[in-house]
Amino acid sequence: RHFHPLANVPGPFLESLTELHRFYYNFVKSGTHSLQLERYREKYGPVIRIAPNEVLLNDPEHYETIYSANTKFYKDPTLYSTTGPDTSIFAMTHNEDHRLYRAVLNPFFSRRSVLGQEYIVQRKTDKLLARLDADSDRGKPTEIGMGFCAISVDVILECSFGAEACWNMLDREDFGVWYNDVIRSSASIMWLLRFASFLRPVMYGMPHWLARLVYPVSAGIMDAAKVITSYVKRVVSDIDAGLVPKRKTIFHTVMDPEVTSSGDFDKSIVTVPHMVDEAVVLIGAGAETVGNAMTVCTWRALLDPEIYKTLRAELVAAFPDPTQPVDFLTLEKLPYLSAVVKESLRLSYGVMHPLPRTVVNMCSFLMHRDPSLFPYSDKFDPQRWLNPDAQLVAGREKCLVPFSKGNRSCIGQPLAMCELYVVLGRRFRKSDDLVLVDVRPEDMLYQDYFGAMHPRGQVRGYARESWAWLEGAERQWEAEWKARPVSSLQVTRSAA
Ligand code: HEM
Repeated sequence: RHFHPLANVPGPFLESLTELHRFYYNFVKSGTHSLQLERYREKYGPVIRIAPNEVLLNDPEHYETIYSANTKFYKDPTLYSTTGPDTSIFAMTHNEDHRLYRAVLNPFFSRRSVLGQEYIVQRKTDKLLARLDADSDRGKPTEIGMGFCAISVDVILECSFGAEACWNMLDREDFGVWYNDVIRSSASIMWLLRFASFLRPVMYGMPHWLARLVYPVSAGIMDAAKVITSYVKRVVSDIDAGLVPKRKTIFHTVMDPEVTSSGDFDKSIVTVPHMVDEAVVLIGAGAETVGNAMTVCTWRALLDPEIYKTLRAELVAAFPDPTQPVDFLTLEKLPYLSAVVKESLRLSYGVMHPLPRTVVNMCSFLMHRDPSLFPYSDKFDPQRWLNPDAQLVAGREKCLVPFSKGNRSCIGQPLAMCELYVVLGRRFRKSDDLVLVDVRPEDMLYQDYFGAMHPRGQVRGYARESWAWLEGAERQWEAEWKARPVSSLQVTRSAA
């Protein structure tokens, strides 16, 4: 231990010897290691040894060096080989390969491209708002937290493959909650595989029938990949048959040989397996992240009448006629709404887990809760971003990293921002009668499942029914939904 290159880095003794501690808190105690990290920061300061070969940094100055466009640091394979398909831009570890792959998708996630897709976000928002009204008319609370996750999944599916392939989570009574369970459970497997890497070939090599028996969720993930493979293959056959969809989707464009041959990227990497990997990641990456930010906003605004009132007043002034379209370009210029969105991203963290770049990690959970920049950091306070002290606000902006930064920052950021502004702006413009129903503060805590997830009761059996309704999935054994406690934000419109 004394001769290790990190021997002089302060940190708890046990963590310098073994990863057992992290495994225990994340796998056994449901993603709670981040709370330990916060304690370590108080005790050891800004540089901490958090595992035998890992250091956690907390100084925002370091962020722009480690997470930069031309960084030499690359994603740590011990974690990222467990997070998703190897040839997706998300899991790829080497920066040089990643650059080639990201170039394929970049054009579809530019701001310009997202503005062209705003109509999809608006249409899905119509559905969510109509559902809220319909539930309230029936005297039934709406699981709006789940609805917020559902909207993001529906939007990216429609952008990726077209309306026919959209899972229409928003139309389902439970907003397709099983999908969040699949993501959560696969993240839980990640904690296991990160610690016990020898299990990886066993888990990934298991035949489908055995996976169903041993761990139903892994069968659910396999079914997801199968369904998505069928979408990608359909795109190829559409292109071969000369069928052009009314509106070109991401994958209809990227797989079109004419585009591929003229594109500014290596066309040999546009293959069916690679495109399946990218689609799996795109569909998974937006759900909880976007959903959590909307949930935090709605929960906190409904808890604090002053925030609700100020937000609504700004929206009514910007859109005085209730029938006029509430558009993203106008919404994003509103200062109070923008401060609310920032506070929502700050307290939903994006990816809660430290983002390991070989030996170094930095973590939005700690940066967003830095007491020197965000006093009473748990308080949802939009005024933090409207403070007249420009230097103070600039320091806070530097510490706000929900999308990370640099070459591996979130490709979906422009789309996510459009979703956040449109859904929240339209909902809070609509009426001032939204109220919370039976929300316990403990339901709104976050656990670290790489992304941030709300606590849940033990979940069983969902993968058996989850994909049965999707074309391309194998028939599942049974379609029984098992009742279980769900922590989600419930709201309704007050009768008054
Ligand atoms: C509020 C919403 C979102 C937040 C806070 C967020 C946050 C993040 C963060 C922190 C990363 C870096 C992860 C790492 O370094 O391991 C990331 C990467 C990524 N995100 Fe997001 N995300 C959001 C929404 C979305 C959406 C809507 C999509 C897809 C449409 C998406 C797709 C991706 C992809 C593909 C990557 C990998 C990028 C790469 O390595 O090149 N995200 N996101």
